[in-house]
Amino acid sequence: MTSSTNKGKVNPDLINERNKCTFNTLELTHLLDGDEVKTKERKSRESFFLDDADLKTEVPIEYLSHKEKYEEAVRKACIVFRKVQQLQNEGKAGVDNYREILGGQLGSALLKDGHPLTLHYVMFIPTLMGQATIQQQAEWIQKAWSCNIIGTYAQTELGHGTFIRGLETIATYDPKTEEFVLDSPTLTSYKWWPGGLGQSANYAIVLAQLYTLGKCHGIHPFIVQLRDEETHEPLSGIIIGEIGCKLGMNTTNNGYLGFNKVRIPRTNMLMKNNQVLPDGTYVKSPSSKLTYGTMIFVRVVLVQDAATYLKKAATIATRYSAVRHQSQIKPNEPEPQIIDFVTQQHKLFPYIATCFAFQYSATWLWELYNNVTGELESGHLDNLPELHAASCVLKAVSSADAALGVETLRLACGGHGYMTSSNLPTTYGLVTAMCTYEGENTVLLLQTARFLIKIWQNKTNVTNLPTVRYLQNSLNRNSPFEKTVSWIISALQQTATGKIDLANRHINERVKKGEAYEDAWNNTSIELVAAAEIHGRTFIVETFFSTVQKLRKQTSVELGTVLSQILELYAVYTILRSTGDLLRFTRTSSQDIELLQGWLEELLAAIRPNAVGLVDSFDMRDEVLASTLGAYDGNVYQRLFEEAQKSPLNSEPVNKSFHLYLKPFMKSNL
Ligand SMILES: CCCCCCCCCCCCCC(=O)SCCNC(=O)CCNC(=O)[C@H](O)C(C)(C)COP(=O)(O)OP(=O)(O)OC[C@H]1O[C@@H](n2cnc3c(N)ncnc32)[C@H](O)[C@@H]1OP(=O)(O)O
Ligand SMILES: Cc1cc2nc3c(=O)[nH]c(=O)nc-3n(C[C@H](O)[C@H](O)[C@H](O)COP(=O)(O)OP(=O)(O)OC[C@H]3O[C@@H](n4cnc5c(N)ncnc54)[C@H](O)[C@@H]3O)c2cc1C
Repeated sequence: MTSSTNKGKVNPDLINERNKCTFNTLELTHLLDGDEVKTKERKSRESFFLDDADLKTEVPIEYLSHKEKYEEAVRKACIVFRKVQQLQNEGKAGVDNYREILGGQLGSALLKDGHPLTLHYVMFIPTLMGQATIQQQAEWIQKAWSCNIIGTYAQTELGHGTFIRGLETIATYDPKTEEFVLDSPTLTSYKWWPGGLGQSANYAIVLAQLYTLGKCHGIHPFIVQLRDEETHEPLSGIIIGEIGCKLGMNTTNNGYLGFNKVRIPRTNMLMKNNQVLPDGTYVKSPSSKLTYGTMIFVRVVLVQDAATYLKKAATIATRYSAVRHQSQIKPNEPEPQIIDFVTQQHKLFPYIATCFAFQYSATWLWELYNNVTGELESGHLDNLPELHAASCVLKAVSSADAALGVETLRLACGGHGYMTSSNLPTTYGLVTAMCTYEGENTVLLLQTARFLIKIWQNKTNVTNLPTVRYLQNSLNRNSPFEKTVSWIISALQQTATGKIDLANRHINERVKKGEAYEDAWNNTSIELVAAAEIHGRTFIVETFFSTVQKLRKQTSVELGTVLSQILELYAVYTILRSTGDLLRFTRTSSQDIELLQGWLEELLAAIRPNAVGLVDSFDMRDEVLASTLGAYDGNVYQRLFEEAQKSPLNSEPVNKSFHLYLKPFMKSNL
């Protein structure tokens, strides 16, 4: 394993752990990357960025002011983008690689607290590609790819983020001049949140209510110039700025934006789906939801990003748990490695397994996305609802579990996990944001629930819908407990079906009592969210299972065994999270729950010798981990001490506040 970039002496506990490992970690690294060639390519991309001296920051960014952090982030962001262009030109980076370059792997190593230009690649260009006509693409795409213009995606407003039909920004068509007039009629209509909007972007895709010939047609995307291309001064009628400090992502330059009667040409409305003709006639697309396409794309890629952040936190906490000694298990024995406490294993190992589970679901979802968008291009919309429902639930479950996972793994590192230098607090700030952006998680779960209930009510034929196929026959499955993942999947499916059926019954009962359907929906929404959540978790276990079945045909026996163990652990852990529901919706007995608990404990013990090997296989360079606790060599205490020396407070023996305040205060108390 060559993860280490710090060639210090490796901590003996980690040497010992690595010697104990029963499988070849490199084999697993290749499997996770795809194959050996892909590992090499990834490593070469990592070196290309991480070995560049210009991309290093001397002072830890935490010690910089808000303004300095931003300026340093833009400096680096430009170098990163230039390098991305170089890779593109050499054919060494495609769309897939952006996830790594901008997301939790390389992205968070290069710009620890967020990239001010991410939205350009993640939403501005994808919206042009998905929603602009061929002519519009000819005008804008090249400029955007070559970064002659920098864009963002301005949808959310001060007053509305979730309910996008309620957005208040107005674009009124003026047939006399063949222009749209953009206006922000209220304070709540100001755009609020778009990444890079504050001081970085000079263009934006703006979502606004379209009015033509006196009629409102709902929200539509417009490409709008915000700043002069030379001076970067805001254009006339554009009110723009940054929204201020946040829990995390403090270098993403989230901004606000208001319009005071700003005129843009008719051709700046993105018209691949809907059109406004020169005389103001509105031409409608086959589905109003095609405007929401960029959001689907981002939800899809976020599932992989959630897995990546979790890998990072799992690597840090597992290595730390192997070198940290504390307390005693038996009197008079040496202090054990904290990883030997079973409660500690319970904090770490299920999240190691979750990294695999999310990665496999992310791969599945990416394929579905590519297939369905291909179909949309040829006018087939049939599979869009399933893609929407699957991307909503997988984004919601993966971001929620990754956030909980990072926090659990931080707690697993005790006091040192609270240090910024562990990189766990910053990682949490990045991951918890995912639960809100690109669709707040509860709202997304309700979207999936809407799909599930519709299928259930209409008795839709589900044979061609992979995520819901199980609904056909799982309500009455009552197979007795078996110690297999297949049994767990079947029990989870039965539970999910039971919960969907119950929520549906409660809606119907409420409607029968006279409630409007919408009120009945709202009053049943706690159950609906829970049903969608278990449906999502069931699908993740199922996908993990089918992936491991396929992979085992190509792996060594040793690796195959470990993959099966982590699959089992993820499955058992997941079902034990729903013990109450299992007892309600299946024939599982409390005795079976005891058996599941015993199985969980067996698996923790089986995985224990391979825990460090598993996280080593994630092959995260020390620069990616950026953590005093997680480095390959395990020299935790030296690193903590060295990092503390970087505090500006340690640059002088006596701080001036002593003379100014402390001393007068102390003396006056004499
Ligand atoms: C490369 C990457 C690296 C990683 C770096 C990452 C950094 C990322 C940085 C990112 C920074 C963050 C950037 C940001 O944050 S950008 C801002 C993101 N904002 C949001 O995500 C807003 C969330 N809200 C919505 O999406 C909608 O308003 C919802 C969906 C809630 C309701 O909407 P609406 O009120 O209109 O709908 P309805 O409820 O009446 O339902 C009506 C029908 O429509 C169907 N429907 C709804 N939606 C879709 C859809 N999408 N495709 C297909 N169909 C859809 C629905 O099933 C229903 O169908 P039916 O039942 O009638 O048949
Ligand atoms: C870090 C970050 C970056 C962002 N970047 C961008 C960007 O680049 N571009 C952009 O346009 N936007 C961006 N956003 C905005 C983001 O997409 C929204 O914040 C998000 O969609 C949630 O909307 P909201 O803030 O209006 O929350 P709200 O909808 O007000 O949510 C508040 C609460 O109300 C509940 N709620 C709302 N509606 C319902 C409902 N129908 N049923 C049940 N409960 C409901 C929610 O569950 C939640 O508990 C960003 C946000 C963050 C945090």
